[in-house]
Amino acid sequence: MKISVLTIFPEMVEVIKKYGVISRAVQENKIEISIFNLRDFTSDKHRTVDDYPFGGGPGMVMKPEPFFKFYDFYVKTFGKPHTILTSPQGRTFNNDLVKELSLKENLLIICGRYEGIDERVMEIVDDEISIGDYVLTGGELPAMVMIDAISRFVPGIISEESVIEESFNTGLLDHPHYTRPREFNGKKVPEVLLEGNHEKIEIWRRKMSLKKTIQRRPDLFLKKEFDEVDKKALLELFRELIN
Ligand SMILES: Nc1nonc1C(=O)N[C@H]1C[C@@H]1c1ccc(S(N)(=O)=O)cc1
Repeated sequence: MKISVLTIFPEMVEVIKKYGVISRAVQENKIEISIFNLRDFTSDKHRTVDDYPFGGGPGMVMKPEPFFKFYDFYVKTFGKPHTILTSPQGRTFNNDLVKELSLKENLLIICGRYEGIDERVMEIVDDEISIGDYVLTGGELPAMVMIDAISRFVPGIISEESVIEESFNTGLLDHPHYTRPREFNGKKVPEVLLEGNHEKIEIWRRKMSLKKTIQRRPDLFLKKEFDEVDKKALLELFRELIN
């Protein structure tokens, strides 16, 4: 999978290739991340990417020409991508969208800045996506969030078991995790995790996930289709409530 980013701050986005799981995935050629500087596609000596808005108003607007010059270069060099614009006006980035985008072979993420981008650039945009209902100073952090989340779904980057178990794939929030020492600051690791009974551990973890989801994200709980483990866990939760 190739993920490309078009930005006026390439150094900001380059960082994502240097650390952790994403760095290893790039080194193992599981994903290719290319970052392009929009200013390299300007035609004036000042490498201008913005101008005053027609009709007046605050701030500056990103000029259309550099985007089209880049896009022509990109399509000729790498083929036609699925092009995303990060923006508060987009559809909300969530797990379903992560899975959908992780299946694309050639993804291009355009990072907005300033007051916005000239509307004619939307001609090359397939998808406008927002990482949340708030306004940032730039689209680079949203692009990095998307790269991180999407890369996790590319085969071979995260273990199949982890992806299957994780929140939003199970439809529940995650259960608590513990490691050594068995007691820390007077707090002990739950006994059930030390007994080696895998069925009991699975039920306990699912109980904790169900409890946390009911408390914090009842919307997720109400959408959930319950499997056999869910039902056993819910039964134990109800019994604890009743007794
Ligand atoms: N949230 C987000 N999810 O992805 N990108 C997000 C984001 O805030 N990007 C901002 C830099 C760009 C931007 C675009 C448009 C406007 S405007 N004039 O429409 O208010 C303001 C800011």
